[in-house]
This record gives sequence, C-alpha cells and structure tokens, in this order.
Amino acid sequence: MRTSPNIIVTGTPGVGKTTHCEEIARRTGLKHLAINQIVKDRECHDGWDEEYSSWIVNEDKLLDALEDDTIPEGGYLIDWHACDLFPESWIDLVIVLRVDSSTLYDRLTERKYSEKKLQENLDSEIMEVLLSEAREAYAEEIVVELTSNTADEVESNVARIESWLEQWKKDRTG
Ligand SMILES: Nc1ncnc2c1ncn2[C@@H]1O[C@H](COP(=O)(O)OP(=O)(O)O)[C@@H](O)[C@H]1O
Repeated sequence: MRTSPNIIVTGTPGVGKTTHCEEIARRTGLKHLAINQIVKDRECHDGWDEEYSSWIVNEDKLLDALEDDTIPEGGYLIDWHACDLFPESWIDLVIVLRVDSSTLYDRLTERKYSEKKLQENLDSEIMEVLLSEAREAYAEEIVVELTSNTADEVESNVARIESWLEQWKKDRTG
C-alpha cells in the first residue's frame, strides 16, 4: 500500500499545471513529474509532429518508463495535459485546473502558439474536454475541478491540496 499519494494535475496547456506542481512540490515534498520532459528524455514517442510542434507520444513506452520510475509506489505529482491513460490503481487524486478563455488566450499568445494550436486549446478549454476525460476515467469523488486565473487562486488551491494530503495520510495511519 502507498504511504504517499499520487496526484495528477491536468488541464489545457497554459492553465497553470507547472506553476501549481512546483508550489505543491516545494510545500509537500511530493515529486514533480513533468510528463513532457519524460517523453522527451526517455524517448517515449514516435517522432516529432511539425504541425503541432510536439512529440507524438507513445503511451505504451510512456507507461513502461513510469513503471520503471516506481510511480505505483506513490509520492508523485503527475503534470500533464492528458490524464486518462494512467491506471486507476496508480492514482489517488485528479486535479483539473480551469481558466477563463480571455486569460488563457493571453497566456498562450505569450507562448507564441500558432493560430491553429491557440484556437484548438481555447476550444478544448471552453468545451471542458479534459474535465470530461478525467470524469470518465476516474471515480467521481477523486476528481476535483479548481480555477487558476490568479496568483491568489494558486495559493488557495495549493493550501487545499495540502489539507487533502494531511487528511489522506491521517486516514491511513489511523
Ligand atoms: N493561477 C495563475 N495566476 C496567474 N498566472 C498564472 C496562473 N497559473 C499559471 N500562470 C502563468 O501562466 C503561464 C502558464 O503557466 P504554466 O504553469 O506553465 O501552465 P501549464 O503547465 O498548464 O502549461 C505562466 O506564465 C504562469 O506564470
């Protein structure tokens, strides 16, 4: 049994996953796993997609790499825009970050996304694509939607996750 939980932090690109994970990792000691980086470093992909400027992820290779990293033993913050490929048995909490369209537009423009990629991500956020995926893949009670428009929200979200973590540990030590 895990003595530390695994938490997925997911959402549309630009929603604030890295920002949240870094702060949660700093305050709780959970390990930040940036999946994009793992895909690149461990070559869990089938090449580069020029149109999207991103790796074509090979999910089997990725899951193998993560299993080698002992994710199932717990203590990880899984930072990625997709969440539904991880086995349910690995995951204790799924945080889906949400953001207002105009704020997301500004953040992605700053990242110099192409018009097409920008529009697709805005559509995805408006249509709640990642929230639906999370709800389909995991039990309702472990999926939590949090907003990430402001720095104050980062602070309150992180505080909330810290309390959840304390409770999770209490529940397991009796
Ligand atoms: N809640 C927030 N309030 C203000 N700025 C934020 C917030 N979340 C993220 N940002 C800013 O938005 C940009 C994208 O955040 P990032 O954490 O890299 O998103 P993601 O990892 O989801 O792609 C960064 O410049 C970050 O500082």
